Amino acid sequence: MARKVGGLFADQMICQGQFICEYAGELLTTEEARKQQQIYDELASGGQFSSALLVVREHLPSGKACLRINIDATRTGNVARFINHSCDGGNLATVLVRHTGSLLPHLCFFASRNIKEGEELTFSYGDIRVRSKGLQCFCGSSCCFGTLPSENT
Ligand SMILES: C[S@@+](CC[C@H](N)C(=O)[O-])C[C@H]1O[C@@H](n2cnc3c(N)ncnc32)[C@H](O)[C@@H]1O
Repeated sequence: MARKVGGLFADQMICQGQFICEYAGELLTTEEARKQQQIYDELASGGQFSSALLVVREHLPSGKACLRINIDATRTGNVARFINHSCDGGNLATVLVRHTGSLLPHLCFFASRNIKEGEELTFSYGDIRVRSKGLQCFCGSSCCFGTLPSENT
């Protein structure tokens, strides 16, 4: 993409710690996620396409990953799929919330600070930038890395 588009904006003041929404989408296996990511990369190289496939990892205290969830909101999702990335970490924190009876945890957004009405809601897509053709980042923060976090899923 030539510049950052879309985005989700606060329609009222939001207090630190307030629940914002869940990141909803299709739950994919890792194999499915890898295939989809290849398709999305090809579409994105032609411009005018933005995917919303999020890979979430949970880690043990040792640092070892113990759970991986692939949530694809590209075709089916909710308002969370419009939240853009910011290299400064943004104003949202992601939390894995567990409900009794639910097999997998839900990825939820909470305000990490007070947010003014009209401010864009953003979070960090992660800190992995290993793909050679990463998309250019337009978050505009003073610590912008220049490329959107992405990895070979
Ligand atoms: C979950 S969607 C976010 C909403 C998207 N901007 C839209 O309008 O549909 C993720 C996609 O948005 C774009 N995006 C998000 N944050 C960005 C940023 N800081 N700079 C450039 N593009 C960004 C990228 O195309 C990325 O693949």
